[in-house]
This record gives sequence, structure tokens and C-alpha cells, in this order.
Amino acid sequence: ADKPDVKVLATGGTIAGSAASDTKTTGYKAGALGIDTLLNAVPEAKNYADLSGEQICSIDSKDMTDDIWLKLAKRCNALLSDKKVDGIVITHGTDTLEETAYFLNLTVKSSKPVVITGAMRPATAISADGPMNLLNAVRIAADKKSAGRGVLVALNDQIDAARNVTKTNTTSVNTFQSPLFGSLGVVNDGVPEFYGQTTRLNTVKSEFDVSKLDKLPYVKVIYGTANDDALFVDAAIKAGVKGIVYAGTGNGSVHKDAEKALAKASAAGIVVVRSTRLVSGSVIPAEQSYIDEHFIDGDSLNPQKCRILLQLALTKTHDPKAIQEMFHKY
Ligand SMILES: NC(=O)C[C@H](N)C(=O)O
Repeated sequence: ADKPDVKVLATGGTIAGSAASDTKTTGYKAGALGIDTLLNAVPEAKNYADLSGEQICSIDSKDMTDDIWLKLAKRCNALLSDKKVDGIVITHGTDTLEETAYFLNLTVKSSKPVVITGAMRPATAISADGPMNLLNAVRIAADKKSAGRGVLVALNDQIDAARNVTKTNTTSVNTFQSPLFGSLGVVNDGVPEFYGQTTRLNTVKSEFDVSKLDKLPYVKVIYGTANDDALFVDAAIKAGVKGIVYAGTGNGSVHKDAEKALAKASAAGIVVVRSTRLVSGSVIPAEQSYIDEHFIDGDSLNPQKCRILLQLALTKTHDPKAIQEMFHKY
């Protein structure tokens, strides 16, 4: 009778994917099945929580938008401000799952558990991973131990911090990893156990508030390679971006021709963040020229997460010094 009240918000993805046969694990339609179908596949989840589902959208997460993020953050905040709601589970495609998780990590104003899960095999496949991932996500969201840890990502019996986790493999069910800092916990035979804690600010300690926003600042990621040039930076300036994340080589290194163009952008008030295309490691101060050009170090966030933090930072300030501090805090 005293089960926690957990809301399940569905957004689509492979966890809601339907393929032509039970052996097909690619070439299916993501987001084809509704939230009721997903919940009906795991009647056991009701043993852990009183559940009710809501369909936020039905998309392949490659098509995720800032608009859906804002809708999702506002919905989470409305639900979590209700005393009767104990936690939220979000079902999501895996392609941009880490981005939605980090966006919510910085914009949800509650320490109640918010757990995001997905699947690598469509719901119609043999050994589909979705049902167990959803069951575990409900178990985690219903568990008081999960509170106050920021938004959690839970797949394949693993629990990771939204800030640190990234998708590392195109097809494996073991795709979500936190390469630099490791996972926060595991689900042992159905029981969530935590071994780590994230130290970076999130949720109730975050200064970002999207409750009055209906749009986010335009920020693009540019990928550095050998033989790079100014083409994409010039195009981004022309398109009116407010910020650029450069996914540099190595320790956020920027090709000299791209650097010249980025320095021009920076001088014109566009905020430039140096990240890295590498899977692991922090971008730390390197060349004096980067400092002189007011480029910001992306710390240990990957480029796609640097984009999110820069978008939110730009809702508050355009001062590179203040934004640099944020990159060391979140
Ligand atoms: N495994 C998945 O969920 C991939 C799918 N393309 C999605 O992100 O929606």
C-alpha cells in the first residue's frame, strides 16, 4: 500500500522500437510503441512502485530538439514539485540519451530520483534489453538511496552519472560507460547499490532555470581534424551562433587556421569552448594564445555536453571568465 509513486515519461527510441522480425536488431522503427506497451512488458515493475505513464514524444533520439528538452524539464519540475510523486523514469533512445540526461541534470530542481533508460535491441527482438532496463530504472527511481545524486542513467545493470556517461559502442548492450570517472553503482540481482558520488553541481544546486525559457541559445559543435580550415567556423559566425564548441585534437588543440577564425569569433562576442574529440581526459589550459583569445577549457565534458553547458551558461552571461568558472563547477 505504501509503494513509492513513480512517473514514467516516454520519448521513443529503440526501447520502443518495432522490427519486422525477432532477429532484426537494425533497420527498425524507433519510437513505434507507446508507453502502455512498454509498461505492460514488465508487470513486475508494479511490485516496486505505483506507476503511471505519459508520452512526451515518440522519436528516434537522433532527432532530439531543444524544444523537447525544455518541455521535458518543465514536466519533470511540475511532477516533482508534487509531494505525492517520489521519482521519475524516462525512456529514451540511446543516441542522445547522455545529452538529455545532462540537460536535465542541470535544469531539474529536485533531489528526487530521475532515472533515464533505453535499449539497444528493439522491443520485438529476441533478448530485448528494454524490459529489464525499464524494470531496473523503476527499482532505482523507487529507492530512497538514489535521491540527491543528480540525474542517473541506468542500462545493462549499471548506474552512471548523467555528467560522466557516454555511449561508446554502436550496437553493444554494454554501450554506456563513464570512461574517466567510472560508474556510480550497479543493480545487483534487482537491488540498486551505489559505490560512487558525483562531486559536480547538479539539480537543486544548479543555478540554471529554464522555467521561463521557450528557446535556448544557438551553439554549434565543430569537429577538429588534420587539414582543418576556417570553413565551418566562418559558416557558424555567419549563421549567428552565440557559442562554438571546438572538438579539438588531443588536449583540445585547435588547428591554426580554425584558431584564427575562432579568435575572430571570440573577439566578436561569440563564446568559444575547447573540448576534445578523445573519449577520455580533461581539456586543461595549454597554449597562451588560447588564453589570450578568451577560449574556455571544456574541463572533462565531451563536446556534446559542452554544448549543453554553454547553452545554459549563455542564458545567464556572455562573460568568458564567468562561463569558465561554470565549466569547473558543473
Ligand atoms: N538504441 C537506440 O535507442 C538508438 C536509436 N537510434 C535512438 O536513439 O532512438
